[in-house]
Formats: sequence, C-alpha cells, structure tokens
Amino acid sequence: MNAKRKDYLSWDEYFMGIAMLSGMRSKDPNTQVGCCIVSQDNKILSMGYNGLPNGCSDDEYPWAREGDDPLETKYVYAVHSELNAILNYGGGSLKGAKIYVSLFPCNECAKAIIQAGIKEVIYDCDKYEDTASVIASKRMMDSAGVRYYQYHRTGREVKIKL
Ligand SMILES: O=c1ccn([C@H]2C[C@H](O)[C@@H](COP(=O)(O)O)O2)c(=O)[nH]1
Ligand SMILES: [Zn+2]
Repeated sequence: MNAKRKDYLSWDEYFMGIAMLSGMRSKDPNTQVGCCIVSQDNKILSMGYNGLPNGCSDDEYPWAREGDDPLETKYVYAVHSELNAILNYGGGSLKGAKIYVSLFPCNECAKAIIQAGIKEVIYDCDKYEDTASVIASKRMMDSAGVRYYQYHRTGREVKIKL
C-alpha cells in the first residue's frame, strides 16, 4: 500500500476550487464571484470575492440590481472579486501571476489585472460574454498579452463537512 494516491486534485481543480470557495463568502444574492491569484510556480498569493469596502456594512448597503436611483443598487458600492484580491495582496509584485476566477473579469477588473502584471486568466463562467464590458475586457487583454482560457470542468464533486 505504498503507491501514491491517484485521485488527488489537479492544480486547476485546486485553484478553481479555492476561487469558488472564496466566492461563497460573498453576500451578493445574485452573483457570487471568487478568485485566487497564483504565482507561476503554483504558490497562492491572494484571494478575493465581491463585497463591500471595509467599513461599509453588508446590512446597510443595498444588494439590488435595479432601482430608480443608482445609489440604491449594489453596482456603485461593491468591490469586485479580482480587485479585492489584487488590493489584498501585501507581498509586492504580481508580475507574471495567474488568476483563477469564477466569472470572466469585467473591463474594470481587466484594467487592474493588466496593470498588476498578471499574465493569465483562468475563468469558469462567461455569462456576460455579450456585454460591452466583457468584450472590452477581452480586447484589452488581447492587446496587453494577457492570455485567458476557460477552466475545463472535470465534474468532480468535493465534499467538505464543516
Ligand atoms: O469582474 C467582475 C464582475 C462582476 N463582479 C461582481 C460584481 C457584482 O457583485 C456581481 C455581478 O452581479 P450581477 O447581479 O450578476 O450583475 O459580480 C465581480 O466580482 N467581478
Ligand atoms: Zn470586475
């Protein structure tokens, strides 16, 4: 019984799993986004999820998508998962890193990803692919030499009893 286990998680499963788990911290009732930034040699550098800025209470700010008053929607307040992960990183440079993210990054996150020097985006869902935001995001990443590819789902279920 000294043979090594064969059903261990692949790197992609591991990092996308952590991105998805991070997204479960989000209070957004409609879309929970999580991400995990990883060095070229597979060390985890940072994680993030979509949420409010520090000091802004989850109970006091709106989570609505629509409203007559934009100030009563989440869009003007929520910090996106990717930006949170980039800003949370305390270790210096993210040059050459990869980011695993459960939703394709919007145009604003794409700008932050590019400027931080992240070179690879591995995403799961691309549900906003037809929006100007995501089209612009892909255009900027193409120009900046940031590669992006969709995570290949393996169908593996990971059960954790908490
Ligand atoms: O790049 C992105 C794009 C979006 N998010 C967050 C921002 C919001 O909290 C949700 C999107 O909500 P919808 O109800 O689907 O419009 O996702 C992000 O973290 N990163
Ligand atoms: Zn974004």
